[in-house]
Amino acid sequence: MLELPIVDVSRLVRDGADPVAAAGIEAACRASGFFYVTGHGVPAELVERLDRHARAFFALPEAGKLEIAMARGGRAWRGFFPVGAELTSGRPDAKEGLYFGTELGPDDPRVRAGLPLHGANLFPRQVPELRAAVLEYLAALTATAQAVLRGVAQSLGLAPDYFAAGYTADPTVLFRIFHYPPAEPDTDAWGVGEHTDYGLLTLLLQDGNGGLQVRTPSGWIDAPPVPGTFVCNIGDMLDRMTGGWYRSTPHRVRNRSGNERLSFPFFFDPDFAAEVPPLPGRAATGAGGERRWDGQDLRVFNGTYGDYLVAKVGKVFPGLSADVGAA
Ligand SMILES: O=C(O)CCC(=O)C(=O)O
Ligand SMILES: [Fe+2]
Repeated sequence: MLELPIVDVSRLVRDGADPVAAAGIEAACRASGFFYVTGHGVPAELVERLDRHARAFFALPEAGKLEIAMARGGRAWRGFFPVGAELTSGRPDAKEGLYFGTELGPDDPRVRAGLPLHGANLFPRQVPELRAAVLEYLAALTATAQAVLRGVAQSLGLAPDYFAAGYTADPTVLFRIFHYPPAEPDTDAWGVGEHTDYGLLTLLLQDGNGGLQVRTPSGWIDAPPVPGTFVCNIGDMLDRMTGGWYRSTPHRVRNRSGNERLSFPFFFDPDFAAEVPPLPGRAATGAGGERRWDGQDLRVFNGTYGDYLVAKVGKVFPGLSADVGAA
């Protein structure tokens, strides 16, 4: 049984506003912070092509994949990392993956200034088709995320373009492709350990294998694959901006399917240079000081979204933290 709601965003995509979708988003964000997005208009052909070329990449010999190892991406924080190299909440994850972001050339002022997490993507020479699939997918999902955020804004009593006119006029976009080998029997290792996402919202494409779990007030529940949808969850910045009215909800993955699992999380976040204060009006109602799952108080943080992100990155990739200048 599907325990999380499905929200049809087709009117948010087409007309820019939809009180029905906004009400669905509000209910989901108050209940669990997770919902499925349907009616997004992202072509099935693009999703299928992305999946196919990603599988071809992960099927390469390890040495071939390591040609685009993250260490070669330097401060841009792009490329491949092998199984066990990424830590979540301090423990190595049972997954390998590719990190992508907005494609920026060497002449971009942010790249010239050496801003961490900005730069060119690393694409595999052995699967040249992956490049176009990833770049098309980034463009398509950026439009979907802006549409969902119009619904989020409306759900908080704000103008539908509230985020697009400010925080996401120049969004921070991070995109990952993860490959989870089948879990060893009786393992206690997680594909991805319990965590929350950092930014505004995440749109997750997952294959048919399942394995994503969400922590709700009544315990852990499954977020099984639903064909043609993305799983959407809100991140720490919306939690912070709403004073906890919308909570960024812990989730984790274990691939018990016996198959190779692929997932494609797309992270849609505020402008790197933006400070992220409470939202105006009833949007910042707050949750009344309930403790967060990890004891962190998102309100005490000062600085830009970029500062927050770089500090987080330093924890998940300790070996790369010098590259991005994380404390
Ligand atoms: O692979 C998944 O299904 C979820 C991944 C995830 O939660 C993340 O990358 O933040
Ligand atoms: Fe996540």
